[in-house]
Amino acid sequence: MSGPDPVELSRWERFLEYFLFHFRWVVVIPIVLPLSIGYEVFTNFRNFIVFTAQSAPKAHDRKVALIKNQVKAWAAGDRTSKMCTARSGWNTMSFRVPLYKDSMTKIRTDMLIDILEIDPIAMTVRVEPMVTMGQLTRFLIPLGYTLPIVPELDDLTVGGMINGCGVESSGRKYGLFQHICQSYEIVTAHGELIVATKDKENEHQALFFGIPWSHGTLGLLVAATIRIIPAKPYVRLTYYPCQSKAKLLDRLENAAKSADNEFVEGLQFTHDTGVVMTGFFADSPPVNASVNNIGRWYKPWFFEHVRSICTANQEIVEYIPLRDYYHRHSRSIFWEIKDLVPFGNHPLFRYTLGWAMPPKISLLKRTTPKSVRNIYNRRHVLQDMLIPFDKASEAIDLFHEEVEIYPLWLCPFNLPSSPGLIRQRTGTNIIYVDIGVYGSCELEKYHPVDTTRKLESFVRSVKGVQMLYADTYMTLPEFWEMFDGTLYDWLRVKYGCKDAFPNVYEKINRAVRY
Ligand SMILES: Cc1cc2nc3c(=O)[nH]c(=O)nc-3n(C[C@H](O)[C@H](O)[C@H](O)COP(=O)(O)OP(=O)(O)OC[C@H]3O[C@@H](n4cnc5c(N)ncnc54)[C@H](O)[C@@H]3O)c2cc1C
Ligand SMILES: NC(=O)C1=CN([C@@H]2O[C@H](COP(=O)(O)OP(=O)(O)OC[C@H]3O[C@@H](n4cnc5c(N)ncnc54)[C@H](OP(=O)(O)O)[C@@H]3O)[C@@H](O)[C@H]2O)C=CC1
Ligand SMILES: CC(C)=CCC[C@@H](C)[C@H]1CC[C@H]2C3=C(CC[C@]12C)[C@@]1(C)CC[C@H](O)C[C@@H]1CC3
Repeated sequence: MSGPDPVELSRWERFLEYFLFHFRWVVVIPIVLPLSIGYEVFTNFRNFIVFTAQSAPKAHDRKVALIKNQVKAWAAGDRTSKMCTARSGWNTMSFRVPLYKDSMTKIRTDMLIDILEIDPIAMTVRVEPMVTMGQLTRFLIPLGYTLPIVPELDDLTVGGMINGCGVESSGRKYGLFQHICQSYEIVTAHGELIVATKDKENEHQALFFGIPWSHGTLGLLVAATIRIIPAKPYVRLTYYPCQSKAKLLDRLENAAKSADNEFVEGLQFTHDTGVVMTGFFADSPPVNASVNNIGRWYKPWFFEHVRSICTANQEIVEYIPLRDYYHRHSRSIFWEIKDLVPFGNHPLFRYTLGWAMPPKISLLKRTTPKSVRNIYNRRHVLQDMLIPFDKASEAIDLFHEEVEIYPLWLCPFNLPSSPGLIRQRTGTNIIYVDIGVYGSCELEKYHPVDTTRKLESFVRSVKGVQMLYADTYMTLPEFWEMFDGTLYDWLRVKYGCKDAFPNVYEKINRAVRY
């Protein structure tokens, strides 16, 4: 099993690591922040021009033809290497850089960055896979629409949400990102364009169920049609502080099961304290209501705001502008930002430089020095485990015992029974909860491989799944115990994927990621 080597470090090396980790802001503030702003300005300007000129729908067919040609050229070749997207590893929204790309034929899909059309009758939006969540909310909300599920980090892409997994606080109502999709346009291993929908009449219906979680191993996604719903300008959010784990989970479960709530999320701050938040869309706030523009640059980090409500132990209601709500964890990259800019929540910093935050995740990834990466490898946990809700209490106890990292992100969602890589074939919907653990583990006994394997083993035992952007140390048989390969294996044969794309395990296991 691969993993970080237990290297003995000299005192000097330890000091250097400590210094680079704790003073990362010396590089982040003067270099990464300005670069992030430049990049943001450039992409927004480009999107504006493309949208104004309405060039995207016309250009799409040309871009697809280009991708088909690349695949056909691969098919006509010696087929000694397999295909993957050419998206550079440091651009992706996971801590790891994929090594498998080095030896594969890279198919350029990076030009697929446009929103193609919006259909207000069918209530759908058709987009290319490199479109980001930030781009979609910026486009849809002013038109009075939104995606039913908006995974919160601005730079997450539609392609990643579909071929990987996307989860958000509206999951109690809509499921995972894959469940709000209506069709996928795929370039197959033979270089043909096909459209897979969930309709029985569609000849590629099975592929529609197979694509989510398949990580680009069944074909190349070139567009997706996704449901949209009407949006209102605010979210009315109620915060319920809870002073015991039992109360927290009880409240979270009831909130997740209540049809009144559009949004349900929990943040757990210690083993016994946390806050459950429930929300629904709202028009303009009533007079005297508390309005909190949490996305503004001078506002405290969202998780710190919630922590203060937990400490005050008082139920409160706030009206939050919709886009601010969706991207509430963006400014603080959940709570990861405190390792990068420790004083970033200080009012002095927020009022002077807060407007420039957050640094772009891809640029942070690009500029992570080796010694800082070593610290992350040894101590940092980035995991999302999707667990049936009735096993959440046990899971939290295990996380507490093994890593004791807080806050924990608790995001309930509905998992319908359907074919595909996730094994949920009970015939009924089940409420799951995503337990997100992001932070440094201070426990002496923590070992990146052994501890993660322990957590993975528990998750398998309760019929849960691990999100695959994270480090996974499962063996191949363990992986197929967690995921369901029946439909997938058949699709790999049917669509000629076996020598065209790697198997999903060959893309996600720890050994192929740096
Ligand atoms: C839509 C679809 C079509 C498939 N077509 C074939 C095929 O033609 N040949 C093949 O070898 N494997 C096919 N498979 C793969 C097949 O599901 C797996 O190979 C596995 O055997 C499924 O067994 P299961 O009992 O677990 O069914 P599940 O995968 O649990 O079935 C889940 C759902 O898919 C539906 N379903 C399953 N198989 C089919 C089917 N053939 N046609 C329509 N709906 C189906 C079921 O009615 C059920 O609603 C298909 C899968 C799906 C989802
Ligand atoms: N709230 C949430 O749900 C969050 C989710 N995440 C995780 O982050 C990841 C998303 O990151 P992101 O940077 O957007 O995506 P990535 O570029 O990391 O893509 C994820 C996988 O999807 C494949 N893929 C992407 N686009 C296509 C395409 N057009 N055709 C075929 N395959 C494709 C990639 O294949 P290839 O390797 O060939 O490029 C890769 O295996 C997801 O896995 C998600 O689970 C992270 C943070 C929050
Ligand atoms: C909500 C879900 C399902 C997942 C959230 C995961 C994120 C918290 C991580 C995904 C990629 C991570 C990276 C970092 C922090 C945590 C994530 C955003 C870094 C910014 C940490 C500092 C490093 O130098 C670069 C990392 C890039 C990836």
